[in-house]
Amino acid sequence: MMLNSIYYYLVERVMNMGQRVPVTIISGYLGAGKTTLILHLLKCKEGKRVGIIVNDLAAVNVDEKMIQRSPDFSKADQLVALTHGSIGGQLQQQLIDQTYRLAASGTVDLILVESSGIVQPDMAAKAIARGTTTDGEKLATVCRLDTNVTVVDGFRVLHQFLPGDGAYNQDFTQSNQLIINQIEFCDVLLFNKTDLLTAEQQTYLEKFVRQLQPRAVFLETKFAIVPVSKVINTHLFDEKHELEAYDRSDDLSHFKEHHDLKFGIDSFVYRRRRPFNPMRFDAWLDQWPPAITRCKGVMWVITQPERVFTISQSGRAMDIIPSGYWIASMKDWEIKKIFTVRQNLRQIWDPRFGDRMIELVFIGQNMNRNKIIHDLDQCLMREDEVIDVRQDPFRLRHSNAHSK
Ligand SMILES: Nc1nc2c(ncn2[C@@H]2O[C@H](COP(=O)(O)OP(=O)(O)OP(=O)(O)O)[C@@H](O)[C@H]2O)c(=O)[nH]1
Repeated sequence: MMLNSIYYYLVERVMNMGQRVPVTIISGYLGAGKTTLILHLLKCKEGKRVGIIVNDLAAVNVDEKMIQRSPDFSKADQLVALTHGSIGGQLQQQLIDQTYRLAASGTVDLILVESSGIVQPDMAAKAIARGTTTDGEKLATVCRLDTNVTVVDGFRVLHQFLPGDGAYNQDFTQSNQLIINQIEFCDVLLFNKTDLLTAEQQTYLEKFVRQLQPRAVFLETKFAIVPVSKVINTHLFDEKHELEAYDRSDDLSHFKEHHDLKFGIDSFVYRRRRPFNPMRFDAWLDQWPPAITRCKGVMWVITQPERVFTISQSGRAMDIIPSGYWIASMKDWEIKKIFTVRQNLRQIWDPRFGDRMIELVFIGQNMNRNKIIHDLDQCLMREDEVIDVRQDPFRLRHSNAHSK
C-alpha cells in the first residue's frame, strides 16, 4: 500500500515536470476573509505542496503568523511574506522575484498570492502574468496565472452599499470604489460572511454584485469554505479578456495615484509588554472608534495569563477568541525544546514575560492615533492594581467568539 502511494506520487511528479506552476491570486478588501480562505485551502490540499505569498499592509504581518501557526501548514509548504504593504513599485518587483524563486525551485505544486486589502486588483495579476525578474527572467516561463479570486465581505457590502445605510456617506466613497474594482476584476467571486445576512439581504446583494460582475463564477460562502477545485487550477484566467480590457478602461497613472494615496488609509502597531485589565479593555470596545476599519493581532489579559487571545475586527464585526497558549506558560523543558526549533523566538522573548505581549495592528482612515494609544494605555494593568478574576468578561464568554 505504502509502496503504491510512493509510486503514484513519483509518477505524478514526473508527469508534472516541465509544467508551469498555477498561481491563484486572492484579493478582497480588509478583513473580507482572504487569510481564512488560505487556511481552508491548506486544510484541503491533499498532499499538494503549497507556496504562499502574503503581503500585509502593516508593519507586523499578522497573516504570516496566522498561517505559520496553522496545524495544516506542513513542512512541505512554503511561506513568503513581502514587506511594505501594497503591491506597487519595489514591492511588485519583490512579488515577481519571489514567485519566480518558488515556481522555478520545483518544490511547490501551486502558489497562492494574498494581496493586501487596499491594492487595485489588477496590480498583482499584471505582475504574475507579465513580470520579468530582476535578473531578466520571464515569470511566465515557470508559472501561469490561473485564477483571480475576489473575496467579498457580504456584511460590509450590506452596510456600505445599501441606500440609506452609508451609500452616500463620504467616508465610504474611496473604499466603495476599491471594493467595486475588486468585484469587477476576478474570475471567481466568493460572496463571503453570508452567515451574517438574512436570506432576503443575500438575494438583494447577489443581484447587486451580479450587475457589477456578470462573468465570474459566483459562490456564496461562510468562512470562505469552497471546493478547492473552484479556486485552484481552474484555468479561468484569460489575459486577453481581463488585463487588456482593464488596461483600456483605466490608465496606469490612475492606479499609481491610488497606490500612493493608499486611499487615505493608514496603519500603526500598538505593542506593549503589559497585560490588559480585561474589564477596562472590554469597556473600551464599547466605544470603538469608527475610523478603525480593521484591527488584528494578539492580546494578553491579566486574568488569564496562560492564554493567547486573537483579536480580529473588520468593519462592524469583532471576534476575540482564545487561540492557544503563550509559550512562556509551558514547562521549562518544553520551552527549551521550542527554542531549538524556533530560531526567531529569541528576538521576541522578554526575560520576565517570555512571549506574552499585546500586539495589535490598527488600519483605518483618518484615525486619531494618539488618542487610541492613550486610551489603550489606560486599559493596561497598573502596578498596584488588584482584580477579581470572576469579573473577567473574556473568561465568561471565551467558549464562543466574542462579538460586539
Ligand atoms: N462571521 C463570519 N466571519 C468570518 C467569515 N470569514 C472570515 N471571517 C472572520 O473575519 C475576520 C477577518 O478574516 P481574515 O481572513 O483575516 O480577513 P483578511 O481578508 O485576510 O484580512 P486582511 O488580511 O486584514 O485584509 C476573521 O475574524 C475571520 O474569522 C465568515 O464567513 N463569517
